[in-house]
Amino acid sequence: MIKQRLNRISLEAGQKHVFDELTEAPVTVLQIGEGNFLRGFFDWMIHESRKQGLFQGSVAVVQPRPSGKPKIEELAEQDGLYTLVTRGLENGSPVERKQVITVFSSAFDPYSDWEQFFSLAKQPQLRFVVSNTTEAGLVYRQEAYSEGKPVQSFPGKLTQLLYERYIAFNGDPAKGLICLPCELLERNGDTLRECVLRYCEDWRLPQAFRSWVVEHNRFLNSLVDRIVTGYPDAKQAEQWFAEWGYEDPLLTTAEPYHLWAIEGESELEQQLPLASAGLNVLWVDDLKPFQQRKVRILNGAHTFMALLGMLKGLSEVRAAMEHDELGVLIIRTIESEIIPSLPYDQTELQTYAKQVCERFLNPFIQHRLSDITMNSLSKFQTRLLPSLKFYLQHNEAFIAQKDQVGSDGESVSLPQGLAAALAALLRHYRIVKVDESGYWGQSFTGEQYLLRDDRELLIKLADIWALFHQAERSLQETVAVLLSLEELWQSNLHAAYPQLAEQITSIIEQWEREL
Ligand SMILES: NC(=O)c1ccc[n+]([C@@H]2O[C@H](COP(=O)([O-])OP(=O)(O)OC[C@H]3O[C@@H](n4cnc5c(N)ncnc54)[C@H](O)[C@@H]3O)[C@@H](O)[C@H]2O)c1
Ligand SMILES: O=P(O)(O)OC[C@@H](O)[C@@H](O)[C@H](O)[C@H](O)CO
Repeated sequence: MIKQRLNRISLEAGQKHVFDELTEAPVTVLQIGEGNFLRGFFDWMIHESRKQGLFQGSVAVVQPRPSGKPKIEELAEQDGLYTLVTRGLENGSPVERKQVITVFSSAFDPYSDWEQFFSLAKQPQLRFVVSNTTEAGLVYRQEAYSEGKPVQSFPGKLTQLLYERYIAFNGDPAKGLICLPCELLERNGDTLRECVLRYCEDWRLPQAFRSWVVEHNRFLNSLVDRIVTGYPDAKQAEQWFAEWGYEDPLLTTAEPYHLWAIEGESELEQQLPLASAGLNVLWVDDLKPFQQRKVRILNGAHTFMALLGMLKGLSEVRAAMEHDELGVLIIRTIESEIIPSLPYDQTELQTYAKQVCERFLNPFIQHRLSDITMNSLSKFQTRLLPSLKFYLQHNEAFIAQKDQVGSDGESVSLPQGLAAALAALLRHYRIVKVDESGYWGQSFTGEQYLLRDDRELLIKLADIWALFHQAERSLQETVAVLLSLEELWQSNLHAAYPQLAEQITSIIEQWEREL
């Protein structure tokens, strides 16, 4: 229950009744993940819908894993309240809106309060499970079932919760849940269902439970889109806190733009009234076009500019977009390389891309490139590699066709922008130092930055680059080794396209010369 500790966060005038209602509202949503994104996206949507009297429930939020900073404790200490500032251009005019979001009726750590977690399973009005545990969290991880104790993984915990619910309600078909994972994975709902079913098998749970999961629970695929930049820089935070008369360590910031495309029938809107609250929530038959255009255009461009931008000593998205060469390169890559690789209406894609670039240029939001570069090794695989492979395969087919009429000796290459993106990834992960803090890369301007990525991959990359630093391998040989790492490209790029190493090496060498 929400504790009456409103001294840390003062409610805006007129909002008190919303808060009072919340303390009485049944928990209809379990949220797994307390991060910035869900608080700046899903919880804000629920808040808007509640404000209009459309959504009557409340949200119970838990952290998804035992480690990490105890943000959930801070949230509980703040009675589940936090501030969201939405700022940017809306229909061409600048807006800056501050809201205290009131949707959480409880915030707790399931690892120290497992009974409370189980008690949610027995809550008849619970209807939705929403999650965002990053791509790293929505995975199957083999682990033993533990009676009365939470397992580590998010899908494992969800299976435990569903099993408790199945038992509590004797397999009542009406008590199945609707799961809405928000992780940026293609077909995230299908992935979650597969993980749950694997746990059913691993843990030898009754067949009748498995059937109940399949027949009476939904795992919806969805795509989220909103730039949520979290806590602002210290100067901005101080200015706001002085203005508001309170400090909020859980303050988060977001752009006005938002889209949630959910693959499901529009009747579900009755249970989750978000579109009816005026929010840009679309119930769609096929999510693929929404997914591909967003991940390849927006996230692809983000990953590219973050990798190359940091190498050039830049720190924010807007600075990268306003940079003479980089800004032009990003726009050209989206328009002439990424969009043509997508099998959808090209004019619509160009319009979407224009909107995305305007969002990147949002003068009111500070989006740190270093945040975007986190886990770039896996992000590259979903966000840029498909566009890149499109060209490699098409060039190959084109050359093969010409070979049949007697032309040979041509090499398969990448268009300029995507080649630069690949070169930037490899150069960004040129590990120059390893210490107790981790693995360090170094920009063209000599600044060192900590690489945040899969540890096993970093160990491997450090070993590869060590031979280059010891002058035992040339740059091109190093690039060739990197291009043959199947775990990075889902295939051996060097074996398939031996000429690629030369193209990538010459880009990196040119950047180094331009220093
Ligand atoms: N911030 C945005 O603009 C934005 C927009 C769309 C999608 N997203 C998605 O949100 C994710 C980042 O979330 P955020 O911005 O809220 O960051 P955040 O750091 O505030 O929150 C990350 C959340 O994921 C959990 N998490 C991290 N690694 C995990 C793991 N291995 N297993 C289980 N849980 C794990 C954390 O505990 C936390 O709850 C990204 O994966 C991104 O795809 C973010
Ligand atoms: O959040 P990440 O780290 O997965 O990716 C960084 C950005 O590309 C991402 O957060 C976008 O801002 C977001 O996907 C916009 O909807």
